[in-house]
Amino acid sequence: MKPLIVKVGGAFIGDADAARLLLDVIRQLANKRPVVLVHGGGPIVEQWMQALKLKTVKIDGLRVTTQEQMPYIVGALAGTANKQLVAQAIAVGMNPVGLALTDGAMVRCQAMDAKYGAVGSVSPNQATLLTVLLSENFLPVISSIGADEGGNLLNVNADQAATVIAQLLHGELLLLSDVPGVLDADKRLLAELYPSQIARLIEQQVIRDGMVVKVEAAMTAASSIGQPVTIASWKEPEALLRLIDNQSAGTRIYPE
Ligand SMILES: Nc1ncnc2c1ncn2[C@@H]1O[C@H](COP(=O)(O)OP(=O)(O)O)[C@@H](O)[C@H]1O
Ligand SMILES: CC(=O)N[C@@H](CCC(=O)OP(=O)(O)O)C(=O)O
Repeated sequence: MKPLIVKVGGAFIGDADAARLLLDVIRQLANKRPVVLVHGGGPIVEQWMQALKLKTVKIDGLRVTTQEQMPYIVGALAGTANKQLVAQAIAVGMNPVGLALTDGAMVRCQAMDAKYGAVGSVSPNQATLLTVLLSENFLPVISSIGADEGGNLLNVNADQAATVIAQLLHGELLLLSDVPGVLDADKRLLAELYPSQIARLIEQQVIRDGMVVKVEAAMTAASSIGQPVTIASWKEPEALLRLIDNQSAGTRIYPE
């Protein structure tokens, strides 16, 4: 059966109650099919930056990452956020393994445009590590820190990280955020979206900020895996259960 790649982001990391409820659903899912968890942690990065009195800005929904900030961003995402999720997965009875994009040569990573600083773009490379872990019923928990061929660490947007893992494993992708899905100008949930509609909504600035990166990552994944990608909320784990029964939840992003 196709692996399911679930990405959680935003304030999910640090919300112990939400994490317990969702991870319990993921445990039930993982009994039926292979599951990989990919996570972000933007709000944790923000907290660390404030505590250190370092300022960050985002361009096109991506955090401009300076060399000075990099050790703290790696610590926040590959350290605190990753190990917190691993600990919470243990607490619901799963057998997680905490990883980053750096591990097992799973992806190729290179710096994007210099205007973003140490921010990486990724492409799929080698699935061996993940397939071995999945075959032994481990739950891979992957943070979005990568490294280039010269051995430099890079900060990767976590929606893009989840997309590359879905491409690598030819799996289905579920992007869970703090909103029910993609909303229209009147804040109503859009159940289905095609690339041409998405382009219009971005142009009209109805889709903004981090949601632009998310829908673009979803479109990339949908066209390369050849099936729709769902954007839904981690606040409604029951929606995840509906998805298992092939009922709809959140917004389904269709390939062209
Ligand atoms: N049209 C839209 N529909 C839903 N959310 C949107 C939209 N446009 C912008 N957003 C913003 O995008 C955010 C989700 O993106 P992001 O913060 O990057 O999520 P995450 O951290 O979960 O990856 C929402 O909380 C919302 O503020
Ligand atoms: C380059 C870039 O923007 N990296 C992100 C990585 C974490 C992330 O994407 O977290 P969410 O999924 O919670 O937004 C960042 O530094 O915030």
